[in-house]
Amino acid sequence: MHLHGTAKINQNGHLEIGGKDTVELAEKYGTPLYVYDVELIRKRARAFKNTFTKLGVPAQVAYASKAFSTIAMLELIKEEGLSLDVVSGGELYTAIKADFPVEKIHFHGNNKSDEELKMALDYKIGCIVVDNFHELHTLHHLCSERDQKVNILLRVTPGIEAHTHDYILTGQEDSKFGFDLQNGQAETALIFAIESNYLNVLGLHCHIGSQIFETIGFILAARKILDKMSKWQEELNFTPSVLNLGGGFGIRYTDEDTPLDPSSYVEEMINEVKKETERLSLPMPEIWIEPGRSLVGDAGTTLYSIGSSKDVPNIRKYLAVDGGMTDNIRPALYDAKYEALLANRANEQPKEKVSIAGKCCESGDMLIWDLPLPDAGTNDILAVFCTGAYGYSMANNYNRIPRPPVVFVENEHDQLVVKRESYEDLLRLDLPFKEKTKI
Ligand SMILES: Cc1ncc(COP(=O)(O)O)c(C=O)c1O
Ligand SMILES: N[C@@H](CCCC[NH3+])C(=O)O
Repeated sequence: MHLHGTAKINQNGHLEIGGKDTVELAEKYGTPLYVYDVELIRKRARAFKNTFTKLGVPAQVAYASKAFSTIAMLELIKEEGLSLDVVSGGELYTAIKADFPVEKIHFHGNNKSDEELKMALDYKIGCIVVDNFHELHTLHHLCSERDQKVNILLRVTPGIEAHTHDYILTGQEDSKFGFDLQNGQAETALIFAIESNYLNVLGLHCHIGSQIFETIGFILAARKILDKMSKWQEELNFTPSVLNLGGGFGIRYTDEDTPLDPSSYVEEMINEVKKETERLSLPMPEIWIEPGRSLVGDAGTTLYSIGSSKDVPNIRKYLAVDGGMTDNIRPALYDAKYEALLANRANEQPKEKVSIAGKCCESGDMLIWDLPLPDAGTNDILAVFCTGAYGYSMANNYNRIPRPPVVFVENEHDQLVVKRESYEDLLRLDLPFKEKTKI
C-alpha cells in the first residue's frame, strides 16, 4: 500500500495522518470525513515555487481553486505565497472572503457572465483570462463604460491532444475553450485587444488537460505558442510578457499512474521555453502555471464507515459505505480508480477482494471495484486515498445527502475547516408551496 505525505500506520495498527489517529478523527467528527494533510500541501506548493526560484525564472504559481476551494484552503495558499486561479463568481467570492491578495487572482471561464466580469473589475483582480470573442468584446465594453483598464491573458487552444480522459482534455482544436491558435482566431483576438484602450494584454494562456503524466504535451504547446509570439513580435510589434502554461500535472492514484514530481514538470517546461525563446530571439517571458490536483490531490483522504454488505455468491461481495458519488463523483464520471485500506486495521493483510458501494440510489455509485481488504464489515473505517482534488469541490446533495465536513491535520493538530452539512442546511433555500398554480 502506498502511503502519501505524513500518512503512516501507528502502533495501534491505525492509519495516522499529520500525527493524528484517523480512527479518533472519525469518532470525533463522524464519517464520511475529508482529512487533509496540510504538511503535504505545503510541500507541494514549495516544490513548485522553489523550482522556479532555483532556475531564476520570474513566475507565478497559481493554485487552481476548482480542485478544492474553501476559505481555510485559500488562506493556506495565501500563506504559501501562491497566486490563485478562480473560475466563477463563487470561487472569486471565496477568495475575497479569504482575504486573498486581489492582484494575485486570475479569473478563468468559458462563459463568464456580465455580473462576474463586473465583480472582477470591481475588485480590481490581477488579470482576466479571456476565453472567447463574446467575452473579449463584453469586457472591452464594460471597461470603456467605467473608464477602467484591465490586465488580460488570451486563452488559446494550441491543438494538442494530451493523453488523458476525453472529458478532461482541453487543448485540442475541437474544444469549447479558448481562441484557436492555428485558424487565426487567436490573432484576430490579439489585434482587437491591442487596439483597445482598456485591455492590457499581459500574454497568452493555454491549458491542455488534466491528470497528464508526460511533459511532451506542455512542450509542444509552448513551442506552438512561442512560434506565434515570434510572428506577432515581427508583424504586430507585440511581445507578451507572460506565458501561462496552465495546470494538469498528474498524480498517483494507483500503481497505474506514473507522475513526475512537480520540479521535473517545471524544469522541462522552462528548458524548452528558454531554448525556443533564444532560437526565436524572443525575450524570456514570465512563466505562470496553474496546478490544482498536484497541489492537493494526494493530501486528501476520505474516511467512511462501512455499513451493510451483500454477497452475490461466486460473483462478488459488496460493502456499502456511508458516502459515495455525492462526496466523490470521479469514479462514476471518469471511471477513476482509488486505493483504500481499513483505517482501524491498517496493519492486517488483505484476505479477500470486495467492491465498495456508495449509498446512492444508482447502480453506478461504486467507489472501488475489487479492493483487497481483510475480512471487513460493519463499523470498520475505510480510508480512501487521494481524494483531495475534485472531491469536496464536486460534492453534491443527490438523494438529499448532506456533504461531509473537512478537517485539516498538521503536526498532531486537527482543525475543522468546513462543517458537516445538516438537514436544515439542505432546506435552507427551499420555500413552501403556498398556492395552487392558477391556470
Ligand atoms: C484553465 C485550467 N487551469 C488549471 C486547471 C487545473 O488542472 P489540474 O487540477 O489538473 O492541475 C484546470 C483544470 O483542468 C483548468 O481548466
Ligand atoms: N474534475 C476533473 C478535472 C477537471 C479539471 C478542470 N478543467 C477531475 O476530477 O479529474
